[in-house]
Amino acid sequence: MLWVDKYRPRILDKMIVHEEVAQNLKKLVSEQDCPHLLFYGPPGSGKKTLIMALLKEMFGPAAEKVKLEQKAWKIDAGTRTIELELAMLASTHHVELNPSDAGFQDRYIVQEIIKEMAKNRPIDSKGKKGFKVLVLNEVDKLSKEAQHSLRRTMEKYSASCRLILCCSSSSRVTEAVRSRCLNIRVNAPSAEEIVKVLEFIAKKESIQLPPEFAARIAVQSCRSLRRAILSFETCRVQQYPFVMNQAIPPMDWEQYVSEIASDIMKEQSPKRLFQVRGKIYELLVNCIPPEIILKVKLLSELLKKLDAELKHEVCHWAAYYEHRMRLGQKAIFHIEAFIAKFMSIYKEFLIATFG
Ligand SMILES: Nc1ncnc2c1ncn2[C@@H]1O[C@H](COP(=O)(O)OP(=O)(O)OP(=O)(O)O)[C@@H](O)[C@H]1O
Repeated sequence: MLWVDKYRPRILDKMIVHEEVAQNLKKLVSEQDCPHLLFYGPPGSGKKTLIMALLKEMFGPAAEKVKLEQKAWKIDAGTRTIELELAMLASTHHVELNPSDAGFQDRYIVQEIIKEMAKNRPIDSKGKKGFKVLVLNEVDKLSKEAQHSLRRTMEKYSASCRLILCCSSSSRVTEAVRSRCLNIRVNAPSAEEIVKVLEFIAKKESIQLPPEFAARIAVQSCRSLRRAILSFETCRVQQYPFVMNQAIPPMDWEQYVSEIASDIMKEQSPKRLFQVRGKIYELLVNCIPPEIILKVKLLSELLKKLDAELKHEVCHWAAYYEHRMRLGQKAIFHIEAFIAKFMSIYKEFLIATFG
């Protein structure tokens, strides 16, 4: 098991970071009146860990007994029947899924699943009808229609189910949904907090971790706990005992994006665009989120190599295609369009400068 999973705190009392949030969640559960919740914060900050521990606090060890189901839905949408298949994790008390995986049909999934859960209310320990918890991931990626339908269904079935929504950016969640939830911000942990987690893991694994090395991993992780723990484990595999100036390798996919950026800078032609497309596909099938590829990594790699004169224009087009990517369905089209645009701008610049 990877350390990120092995050392994920299972209960609210064992949180190494976000202790205060964890204690507030504990109070919420003890008051027996848990509202709908919206967890938001950057990737790798610890949202999922808090949600899992919260479920455990609510339902005990039963919340951890989950099974993965590939559920097929047949939804009656007036004139036609929509058939959808979606993976979900379910325990007797909760269901977790990623409704934005249903693409533009996400609103049907949102409506249908809440209705179905409301029908199957569990009985609580006192013999009364309890409530089920529905965990929806990446709600910021839901279409506006799906978010409206989420709001309606949330109100209608609030007695029978509680929603736990999770996302990176709360500004992409409609005000109507946000205002019906208790918003919980999960900040990116500071470098000191990350070091604390790394030291905890080192102790458990009986590893000597020099403080300066831990600090370097924390800084290089860009305040993502997941990234820091993964890097730490990679370094442990590559060389142990750690040495003073040991390199912290970038993630494989990051290395790959750097290579793509170099490919684009070396040649701007339809043939090269076609080759790069294959590489982008490879990243996407390995579940690297398209917006991370485009905005966070590819753009920053290109900017590093680019003449100052072009930076502004390239940033503008990256934002333009990122926006289109959010509106559209197939991310590859928009990433490829950005690369083609970049190639044309860069080639024009080279011709104008060097002839
Ligand atoms: N409070 C915590 N104390 C110690 N370690 C933690 C804590 N929260 C998270 N971690 C570690 O960080 C890793 C990443 O956390 P988590 O998966 O909860 O992040 P996330 O915000 O849900 O990320 P994403 O949005 O990318 O899914 C966990 O696997 C766990 O090992």
